[in-house]
Parts: sequence; structure tokens; C-alpha cells
Amino acid sequence: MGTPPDNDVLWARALRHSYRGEPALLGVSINVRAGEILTVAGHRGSGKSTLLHCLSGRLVPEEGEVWFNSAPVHTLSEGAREALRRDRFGWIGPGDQLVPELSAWENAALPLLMRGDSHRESRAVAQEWLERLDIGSVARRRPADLPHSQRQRIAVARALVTGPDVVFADEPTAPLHRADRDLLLRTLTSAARSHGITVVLATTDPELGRYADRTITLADGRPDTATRPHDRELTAPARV
Ligand SMILES: Nc1ncnc2c1ncn2[C@@H]1O[C@H](COP(=O)(O)OP(=O)(O)OP(=O)(O)O)[C@@H](O)[C@H]1O
Repeated sequence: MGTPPDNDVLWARALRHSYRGEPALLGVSINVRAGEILTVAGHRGSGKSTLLHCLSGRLVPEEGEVWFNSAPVHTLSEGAREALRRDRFGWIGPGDQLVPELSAWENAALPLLMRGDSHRESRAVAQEWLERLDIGSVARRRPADLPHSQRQRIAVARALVTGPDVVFADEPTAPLHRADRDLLLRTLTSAARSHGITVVLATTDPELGRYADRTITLADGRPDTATRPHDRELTAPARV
């Protein structure tokens, strides 16, 4: 296999993965350019989460390669992948991933506190992000006292607080109503654009493509060949 082009922040080739013999990815290749907002669309079970887990180093694919900034991820040790995720990537999931005992600012500051930044500095940076996301006033409240829409914005703040290169968002709007969904995505994408952060967003909702520079679609672990040609950025499966 070749080496990735310089302007791709992420580059993966021929990813295949299965769970207990059940295939989830069947030879997916993908490139993500620096600063790009990319939507990975597809129905439930099409392999979107598995693809995001492989790209972010949460999962090592059974076959294929993942490169981040021209360095291989798939050959890194577990510890090195953990450090990569902590220092360079942010993650937003679909459900409640906040720590219930911590306040909004403590949840947002968690990645900074965990890497050893001072309490004072972490609090200031977390507060800044909460303000940017319009939830500065709830900084001292606990997640259980807040609506879903504000809890998801705290999760967005936590993903952005370290100034990551890439944020992976796996169905981040799943628990939200339409108006809150649009607000969250506008907030996430404008914050990402103004800070040059790349976003890879998995969703079952094809409408969310309007927030992205590009959409790719998966169907049953493969590129969906029924998608429009300009959206078809995934190459054909390496082998089926
Ligand atoms: N941890 C797991 N153990 C077993 N099977 C899994 C696991 N994770 C995913 N799968 C299976 O792999 C396939 C792809 O799942 P994946 O979650 O990647 O798809 P998805 O498009 O993100 O779906 P969803 O929108 O439901 O999360 C599905 O058949 C799913 O049931």
C-alpha cells in the first residue's frame, strides 16, 4: 500500500472488521482532509460507528490501515493509541456520557485535568468553551439538572477543550429534538471551522449532510454505490 497524501489528516485503506464472525466493515477506504467536516451517513448497523472507532484508534481493524497525519495508527501500542486519542482527538457520542457527580465545567475540563493541567487553568479554558457554546451560566450545575440539549453541548465543550485535530461525533444529536439538533450542529461546526478542527460525524439522518463539506454513505459495511457520484468518496471494497 502507498503512503497517504500530505493534506489528508486521516487516511484509511481497505478496513475490514467483524464482531464474533459477523462482518461490520467490508473493505472501506476513506480520506479526510485537514479542516474538513465530513458526514458518514447510513442506516443503523451499516458500520458507521465501527468506522469511527477504527479511524480514532479506539479499535484496531482486523485488516487494513489507518494513518493520522502521515503516521500509522493501526500499528501503535494500546498506550500510544490512548495518548493519541487524549491529545489529538475529541469524541462525542449519542447518549449521556457526562459524569453525573461532576458539574458542567468539571465535565468539560475533564480531558485537561486528566492530562495533568492545573485546576485553575483547566477551569478557565472549560469556562471559555462553555461560554462559546452559550452555556456559561450553567457551569456549576450538575448534568441531571440540565436538559439534553445543554448536556450535549457540555459533551461538545469536552471534545473541543484540548484543541484537538479531529473531533469524532457518533450520532451526537440522537437524543435531541429537531430545533436542538440544528443548534448543536451549527454550534459544533462553526466552532470547528473557526478553530480549524476536522470533524467526522456519523449519522442515520441524511439531512445532516448540509452541515458538512462532504458526505459518504455506508450500506452493510461497504460504500453505498447508490449515492450520488460526487458523494462517492469511498473506494470499492478491496475484496468481498
Ligand atoms: N460491540 C459489538 N459487538 C457485536 N456486534 C457489534 C458491535 N458493534 C457493532 N456490532 C455490529 O456490527 C454491525 C455494524 O455496527 P455499527 O455500530 O458499526 O453500525 P452503525 O451504522 O454505527 O449502527 P448504529 O447507528 O446502530 O450505531 C452491526 O451489525 C452491529 O450489530
